[in-house]
Amino acid sequence: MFKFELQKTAKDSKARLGKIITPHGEIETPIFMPVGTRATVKTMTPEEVKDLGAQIILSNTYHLFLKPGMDIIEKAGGLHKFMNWDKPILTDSGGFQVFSLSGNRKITEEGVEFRSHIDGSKKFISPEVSIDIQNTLGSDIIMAFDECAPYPSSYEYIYDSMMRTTRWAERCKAHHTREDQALFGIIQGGMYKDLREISAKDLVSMDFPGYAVGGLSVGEPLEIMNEVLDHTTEFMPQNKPRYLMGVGSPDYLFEAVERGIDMADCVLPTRIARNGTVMTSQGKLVIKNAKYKEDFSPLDPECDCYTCRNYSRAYMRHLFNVDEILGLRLATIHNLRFLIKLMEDIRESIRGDYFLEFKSDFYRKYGYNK
Ligand SMILES: CNc1nc2cc(C(N)=O)ccc2[nH]1
Ligand SMILES: [Zn+2]
Repeated sequence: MFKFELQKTAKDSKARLGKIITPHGEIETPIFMPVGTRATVKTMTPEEVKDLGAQIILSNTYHLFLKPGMDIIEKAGGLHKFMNWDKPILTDSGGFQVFSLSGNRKITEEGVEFRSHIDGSKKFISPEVSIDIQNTLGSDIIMAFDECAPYPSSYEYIYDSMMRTTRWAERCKAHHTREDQALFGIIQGGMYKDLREISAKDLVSMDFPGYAVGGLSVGEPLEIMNEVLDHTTEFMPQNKPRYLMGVGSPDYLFEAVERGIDMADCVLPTRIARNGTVMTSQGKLVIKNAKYKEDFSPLDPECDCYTCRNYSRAYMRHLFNVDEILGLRLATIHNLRFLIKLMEDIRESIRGDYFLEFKSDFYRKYGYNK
């Protein structure tokens, strides 16, 4: 069964501490979820992801629907077994990828016709198909099928898209039967505060066990995201988890937590790791830079990860210079640990009532001149 316990709300911001209970384990919030798009957190074994302190991972319905396909995952006994991950999994509904990855899409009230970005074959996803796929995957938290409208979009487009997403949410709820999966509604409405209010109120009236804020981190300035998010969380229930989709750099995570967000996911840390960019307490570091050629200090002296305890910047620079696969793995270990540890420290700062101080200290050291 699924439960959310709100444990504390900060006095000087909307930051909150909570705990999510799922059939595959508990999740302390605020939480950052590593992304395992195609049933793997790229270059990591599940044991390594667990050792980093990850409590839940995200996988993508769109990708798994195309490859390996639902029949194989069904025969494997579901996604947990297939990928050998026994902690919680959240799957998205496929909406975002259908609109951002596939070719010539046709959106109708019924659903979305599209061509696979892999082989160009014709595919169709609807609210019902998305729920059936996620049921087969067996994830603990599943998302309603939605449209994440591009940025910028006109008021009229966002209104029509948001109202259809609400009608699709209704269909998802009607079609979803598995008691051991929690279906979250996704609030849309673009950058328009009045539409965000309408979307939130309509979805809250459908009584989902949790709510995501979609349609953000789509290229809008951070200031706009902050404003829209601050407005939207006002209409989200206190006693249910709030999930901001697609957010993952340290500043975006701090700003989201400050505005009452409990969960976030992003491919950023694993993606930039594979091209040699690592996050450290002193800011981002591009390891191929010549200045690290004879730098035998760890990526981040303040980091407790396996990479920082055993390897130097010079060694990491060498691995990336000669395209050694180990470099991708060691950088991924570090970036994931960096964000997971950051969320652990954020939780501690909320517990001890110094979140805003922690945020400004971190910003100063990281080099955010905000
Ligand atoms: C990276 N930014 C991002 N924005 C997102 C919005 C959605 C959504 N469903 O609106 C999903 C994934 C997202 N990722
Ligand atoms: Zn490290």
